[in-house]
Amino acid sequence: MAPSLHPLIDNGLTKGQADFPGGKLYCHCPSNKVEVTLGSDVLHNHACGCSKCWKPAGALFSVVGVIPVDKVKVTANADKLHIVDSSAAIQRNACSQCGVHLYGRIENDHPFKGLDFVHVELSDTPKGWQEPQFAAFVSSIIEQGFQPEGMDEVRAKFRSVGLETYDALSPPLMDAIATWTGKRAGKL
Ligand SMILES: N[C@@H](CCC(=O)N[C@@H](CSCO)C(=O)NCC(=O)O)C(=O)O
Ligand SMILES: [Zn+2]
Ligand SMILES: [Zn+2]
Repeated sequence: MAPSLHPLIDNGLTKGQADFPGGKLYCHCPSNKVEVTLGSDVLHNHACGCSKCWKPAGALFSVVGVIPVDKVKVTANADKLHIVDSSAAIQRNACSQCGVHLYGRIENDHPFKGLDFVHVELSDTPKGWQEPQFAAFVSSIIEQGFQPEGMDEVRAKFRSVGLETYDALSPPLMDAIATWTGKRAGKL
C-alpha cells in the first residue's frame, strides 16, 4: 500500500473558498483543548517533509501555512503550551499533553518574521481553507528514515494531485528569502 503523504492530500485536494474568514484550531486533547482563533485564511499553504513541522500520526508530511501574527490569538488553555525547540527559527508552540503544534512564531530577524506557521487540519471547520499549493522539503523525509528508493513514488503521488515538489521551499518563497538576504547585505 502506498504510504500516506497526509490525509488532506492522499485522496486529492479540496479547493479552498475565496475570502475564507478563518476559524478556530484545537489541539487533540479530549478535554481542556488549547484553542487558537485565526482571523483570516492562511497563505502559502504547503506540504512540508521537514523533521520539525508537526505531522498527524502515520503521515509522511505536515501541511502548514502562514498567517500574519496579528490574526492569531490563543483563546483557551494557553497555559498548556510550551515551545518545542527554542533554538529553532520557528518557535513551535505545542500542547504539552497531546503534542500537537498550535502555532509557530519567528522572534528573531528573519524573512518571514511577522508570519505564524499553522496547521489548518486542526480546525473544526475543515473545509474552506486554502488548499496546499506545493510540496516542500520533500527529500528531508529520508533524514527521518524513509527509504530513498520510495522517493519517485512520493513525488509522483504529489504530482498526481497537482502539487509540484521541491527539496526546499517553492521558487517564489526562495526568491523572497534571497531578496530579504540580499537587501540586508546591501547587494540589492
Ligand atoms: N532538512 C531539514 C530542513 C528543515 C527546514 O529548513 N525546514 C524549513 C521549513 S519549515 C516549514 O516550511 C524551515 O524554515 N525551518 C526553520 C525551523 O524549523 O525553525 C529538516 O528536515 O529538519
Ligand atoms: Zn492537547
Ligand atoms: Zn517544515
